[in-house]
Amino acid sequence: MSLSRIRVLQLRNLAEAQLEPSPRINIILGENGSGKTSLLEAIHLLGTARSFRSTKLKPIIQTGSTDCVVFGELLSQGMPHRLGVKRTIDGGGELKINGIHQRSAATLATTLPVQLITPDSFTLLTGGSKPRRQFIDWGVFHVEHQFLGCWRQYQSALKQRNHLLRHGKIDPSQLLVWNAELARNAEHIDQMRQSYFSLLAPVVRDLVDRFELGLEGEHLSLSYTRGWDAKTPFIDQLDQQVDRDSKLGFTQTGPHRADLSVRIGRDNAVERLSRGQQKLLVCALKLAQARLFRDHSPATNSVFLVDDLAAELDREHRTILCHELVALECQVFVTCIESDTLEGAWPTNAVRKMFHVKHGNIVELAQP
Ligand SMILES: Nc1ncnc2c1ncn2[C@@H]1O[C@H](COP(=O)(O)OP(=O)(O)OP(=O)(O)O)[C@@H](O)[C@H]1O
Repeated sequence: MSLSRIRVLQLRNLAEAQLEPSPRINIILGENGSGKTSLLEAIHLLGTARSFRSTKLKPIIQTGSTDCVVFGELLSQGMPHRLGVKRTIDGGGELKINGIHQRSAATLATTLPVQLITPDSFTLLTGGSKPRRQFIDWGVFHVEHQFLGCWRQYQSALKQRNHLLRHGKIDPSQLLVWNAELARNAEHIDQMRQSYFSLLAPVVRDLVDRFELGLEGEHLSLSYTRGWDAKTPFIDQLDQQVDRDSKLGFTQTGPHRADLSVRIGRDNAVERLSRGQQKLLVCALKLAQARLFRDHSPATNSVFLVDDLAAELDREHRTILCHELVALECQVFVTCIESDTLEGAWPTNAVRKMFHVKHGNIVELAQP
């Protein structure tokens, strides 16, 4: 699966831009502020209906416009698909696949599964647990069809339970209903995450070895914590913690508190790794997900968006990363300020196109 045509209207400085990318490697070159990241943002919008730089829509819509639009044509199993995302300044918009309105972005995500690596991606390791849960859930969502429904039911029950906890006298029979609903979905979510994690961890370790992180023989280990005490059934824990939960006004444990941790020897990996090593570790996590997804759905495959691939990486590690991206046989968009930064980093037979961005205009360059 790959995008064969992209058209962007009124997104940041991309007033009207289009390109016909390579099904494999696409190198997007341009000076600071030319519009490279905005192009990646447009592709991300097409796959998720969201920006990765702003939770608000106003900053991404071109100044003076009231909406931005991204169209994409993609080939999946030889069949063409047309995707369209329009976002308006008031928070609304339209999502379409083959001309048909989509009620949720989930169908975009299954049609165009995007993986993102930016210079800020180290925050996956250094920040709070939410992005790590989202990371693992991206993987589970793409391989377990029941996950999304289960997660939505859990979220809805959690909202109801928290509402009950916050507002006045608790009706025990109602609480029982929400506890049962939460527990049923929590166990299922946890099972799906656990089995996904058991497949993911060895692939991450393999990639970390290939990335030559320089751990000097120390063992890198990944662990998943489910978000509640593993020794007690979740339903019993919910019953036991009612008083504490109502004092705080929310449910303190559950799969919404799950986390992923990476350790080197006994230490949290973040405390031991340089910024460049952290970037490589994040790349290993994302590439591992893409590998599992490719093995699960070879016809779909991920689209990788790598903003400023060279940032923080020396030539040797850039080369290893480029080779691993090519080995995935998926479509890749990488941005770079100067062309010579990635010269020699790609395998010589890698299929690739280069584009130059200037003041929001995108032009294809002659084949490298
Ligand atoms: N809402 C907007 N309307 C118009 N222009 C915008 C808007 N938001 C940002 N811009 C401009 O769009 C341009 C493109 O920004 P972008 O982040 O894509 O650049 P870039 O090529 O990735 O740069 P760098 O290499 O510095 O990261 C910038 O000049 C920015 O000032």
